[in-house]
Amino acid sequence: MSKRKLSRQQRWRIEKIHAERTKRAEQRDGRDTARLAAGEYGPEQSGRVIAHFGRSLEVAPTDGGDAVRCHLRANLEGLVTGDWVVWRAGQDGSGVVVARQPRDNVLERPDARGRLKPVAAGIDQILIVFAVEPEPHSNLIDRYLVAAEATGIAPVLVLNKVDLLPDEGGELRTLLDRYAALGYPVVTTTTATSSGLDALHRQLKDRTSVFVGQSGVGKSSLIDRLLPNEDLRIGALSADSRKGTHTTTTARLYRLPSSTTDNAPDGAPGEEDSGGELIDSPGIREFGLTHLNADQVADGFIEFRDYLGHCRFRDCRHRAEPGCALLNAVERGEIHADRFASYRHIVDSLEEN
Ligand SMILES: Nc1nc2c(ncn2[C@@H]2O[C@H](COP(=O)(O)OP(=O)(O)OP(=O)(O)O)[C@@H](O)[C@H]2O)c(=O)[nH]1
Ligand SMILES: [Zn+2]
Repeated sequence: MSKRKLSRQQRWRIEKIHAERTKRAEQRDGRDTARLAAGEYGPEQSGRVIAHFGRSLEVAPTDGGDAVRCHLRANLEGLVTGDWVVWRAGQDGSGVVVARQPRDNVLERPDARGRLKPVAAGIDQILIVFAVEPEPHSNLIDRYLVAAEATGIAPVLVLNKVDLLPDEGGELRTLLDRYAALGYPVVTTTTATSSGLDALHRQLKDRTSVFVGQSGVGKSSLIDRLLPNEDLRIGALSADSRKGTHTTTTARLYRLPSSTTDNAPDGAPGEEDSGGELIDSPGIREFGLTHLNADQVADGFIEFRDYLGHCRFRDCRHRAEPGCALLNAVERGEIHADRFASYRHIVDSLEEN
């Protein structure tokens, strides 16, 4: 993108807007400091950000109860959905977030200028959804796996539309077995039958998940079935959230009801809500096809990790170099040739850009 040169007057105007905004934030923060000191806020509590609208957040108290609309202390920029926070309740039913807990991980997406921005945090697993139709290319699955591995969040493969799978499963079954052998959980689903989501419910339980995958694989259908009481169509956000400026990109955390089949009759009371948590937004669903560097790509193929660093040349590019540990492993059948071809393909696509 070409850098636009601003006139002196435009720069002055931008600086003025910025200064006014900072002043307002400082005033608000000053009022908060005074009110906190005057004991107008309750004790510190733990909570989790479930939605984010400009400078205001919705926080779910860890102890249960309804979500609370909170604003932020001035020093707390950059909170995202899924962050664990410390907050205090005000007397009017709203609250103030005073601290962020350390993050285990964060999911980032490039903004309009290509800069990576955090969009969600505290995620336990990335569910990579693909389908019997449109037929998945193993290269695309690998691409998603590499992107997931780069975030440090555990990937799970979800094959949807298994109602369309021929009885013996064919090549797709072989492909799935190969990923399962690498240690990746593989879940098969269909939204066409009532029991088609049992395995998915089990995988989601007690964890925070996101769904990613290509258009048409059935992400919306799966999420609709998991959250039958939510209207998730884009543009059907609540009146409250529509006030925000980031309506289409903001991520929301949903608490998943446990499936009826998972509800054992002897389940302890109060455990009905342990169906897991889902963070979703249109931007998150598209995650995976963002830019990576060549080292991340090699690292993202988990079966390569034992060999990386063992090539004869330190700067080996694993193409035709003698003594390449990866090429030798492919030769010996320890690394599948298709996965190596996929690695090459992804690295080549990076070098083209
Ligand atoms: N046969 C079959 N069709 C399904 C299944 N799940 C979803 N579909 C159909 O697949 C099509 C695409 O489903 P969506 O849920 O819109 O897919 P998506 O991944 O959300 O697609 P985008 O919104 O474009 O990202 C729809 O026509 C669904 O009815 C399934 O389990 N079996
Ligand atoms: Zn090498």
